[in-house]
Amino acid sequence: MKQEEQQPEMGEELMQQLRSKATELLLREEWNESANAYSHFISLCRAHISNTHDLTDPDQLSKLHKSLCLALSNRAEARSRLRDFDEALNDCNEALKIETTHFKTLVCKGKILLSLNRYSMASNCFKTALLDAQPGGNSEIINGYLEKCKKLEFLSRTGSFDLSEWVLNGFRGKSPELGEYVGAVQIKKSEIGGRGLFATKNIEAGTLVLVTKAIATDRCILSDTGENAQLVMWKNFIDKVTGSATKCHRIRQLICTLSTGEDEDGLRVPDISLFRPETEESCFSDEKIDMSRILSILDVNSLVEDAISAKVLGKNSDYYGVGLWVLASFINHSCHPNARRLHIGDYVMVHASRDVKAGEEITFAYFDVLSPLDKRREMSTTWGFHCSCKRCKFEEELGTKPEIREIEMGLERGLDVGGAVYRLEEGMRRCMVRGKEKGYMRASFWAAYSEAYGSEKSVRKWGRRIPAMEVVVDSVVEAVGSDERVLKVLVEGLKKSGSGGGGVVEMERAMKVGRGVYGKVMKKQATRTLLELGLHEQSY
Ligand SMILES: C[S@@+](CC[C@H](N)C(=O)[O-])C[C@H]1O[C@@H](n2cnc3c(N)ncnc32)[C@H](O)[C@@H]1O
Repeated sequence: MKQEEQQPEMGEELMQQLRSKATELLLREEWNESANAYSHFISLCRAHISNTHDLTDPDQLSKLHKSLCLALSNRAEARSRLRDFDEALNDCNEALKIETTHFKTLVCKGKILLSLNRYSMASNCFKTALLDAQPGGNSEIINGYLEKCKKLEFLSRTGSFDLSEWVLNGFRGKSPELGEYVGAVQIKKSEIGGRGLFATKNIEAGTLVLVTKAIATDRCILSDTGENAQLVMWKNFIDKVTGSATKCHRIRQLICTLSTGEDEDGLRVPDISLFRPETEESCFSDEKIDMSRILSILDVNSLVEDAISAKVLGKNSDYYGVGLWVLASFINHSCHPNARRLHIGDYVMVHASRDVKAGEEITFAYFDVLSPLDKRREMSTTWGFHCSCKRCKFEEELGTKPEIREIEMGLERGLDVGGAVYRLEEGMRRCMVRGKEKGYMRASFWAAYSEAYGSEKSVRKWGRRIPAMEVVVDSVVEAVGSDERVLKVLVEGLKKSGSGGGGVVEMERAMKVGRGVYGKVMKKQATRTLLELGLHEQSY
C-alpha cells in the first residue's frame, strides 16, 4: 500500500509542503528547482487522485484536480523559462484537459507559442484567456498580447516592416518587435554549392527577402581579455543551441536541415514552407541529432552579428555577437552578392541590395567583398570553401595580366592611390574589361578609389584623368550591390561638389544606394538620417 493510502493526512501535509516549496522556488525564479519540486508534487497528486475512488468527501477529488491543474501550469511556466518548450506545452495541454479555460495556463501556452513565432495559435490562447480575464486588471495585459500577436501575424504575412521610428530615435530603447517572414523565395540545388535560396519573382533593390529569429545568439564585449570573452561566448552559444535542439522537437528538425559541410550536393532540399511560422508540427519528422553533428552545423552556418546601431553610430564597436539563423543559413556566399543582412535584436533581416531577377540565386557576403581576390581567397579558406563565383573566376584570369599584378604590387609598396586608380582604369581599357566586370575590378580596388576620391590633393592631381566618382559608384553598386562605404564616398562627394548633396538628382541617387544598403524597412526620412549619421560616425 502507498503512503497516501495509509495516512491520508500525512500525504496531504507532504503535498502541502511540496507545493509551498515549489511556489516559493518559482517566485524566486529558480526554474530548475521549481520544476523538479512541481514534478514531485504532480506525481503525488496523481497517485492521490487514482486512490480517491472511495472518498467520502465529494469535493476532495475536485480540489485535487484543481491543484494538479495549477501545478502543471506552474511547471509549464518554469519549463518555458528553461526554454524546454515541448515539455512546457505538454504540461499546458495536460492542465487544459483538466480545465479547458484555465487562465494562467492559457496565458503561459500563448506566450510559449508566441516565442515559437506561432502567432495565430498564440492568439487563440489569448482570446480564450480574455473570456476569463478581469476588466481593468489582467485583461489589459492579455489585450496587449493579443495586439502583439495580431501585429506580428500581419508583419509575417505581408513583410511590411518599418524600422524608421527606431532609427529616427537614434536606436534608443528596445529594438522594434519583429516577426518571422518568408518572401518570394524557395530553396533549390545551387550551382555555387549544395542548396541555395532562389527568387521566385523579380525583386527590387531594398525589398525584404526574409526575416528570421535566431535559434540562439550570444554576445560579448571584446576588451583586453577579448579572446577569453570570445571563448566563453562561443561556449554559451553552443550550450544554448544544444539545449534548444534537445528540448524542442521543432527547433531540432529545423537544425537538422542544415549542412554539416559534408556531401553538400547530396543533401535533401527542404520545402520553404517548413520555415514559415505557422507550419504544423506534423510536418516535422523526428530526426535525432548528436553533439558532433551540432558542432559541425554551427561551424558551417553560424554568422557573426553585424549590428546596425554599432555600425552606423560607432556605438559598442567592441561588441561581438554570434548566432544561428536557420533559413538565412541556406544563403550561399558570392563575391558579387545581391542581398545584405541587417541584425536587429535576435532577428536577421535579409533584403535585396540590387535588383534580382526571378530564378536568380540570392547571395550575400560572408566576408568583405570590397577587397582584392587574394584577400577574399584567404577569407573563403577560413570559411572552408573555395569561392568560384563569376567574379572570382574573372579576376583569376585577369589577375595573371602583368599590368594588374603591377598595380597590386605598387599599392602594397605605397603607390599614390590616384595613380593606381588611373593605371587600373588604363589597364582595364587595354584589356577590354567592360560592363559588370569593370565594377568587379573597381570593387576589388575600392580602398584605392575611396582614398583617391576622398583626398582633395588626389582629386586635383588625377581628377580629370580618372572616371567621375558617381560613375565608379554606380558600376560598383551594380556589380556587388550597395555598401555603407560606397554610400559614404557618394554622399561626401556630392556634398563637396557644391550641390551640397541636396540637389534632387543627387539626393535620388544617394537614396537609391541607401535603399540597397539599409533596405525598404527604412522609409525616406530614416534613410536620410542614416546617410547623415554614416558620414560622421561609420566604423569598420
Ligand atoms: C551557410 S551554408 C550555405 C548553404 C549550403 N550551400 C547548404 O546546402 O546548406 C555554407 C556552406 O555553403 C557552401 N558555400 C557557400 N557559398 C559558397 C561559395 N561561394 N562557393 C563554394 N561553396 C559555398 C560551403 O560549403 C559553405 O560551407
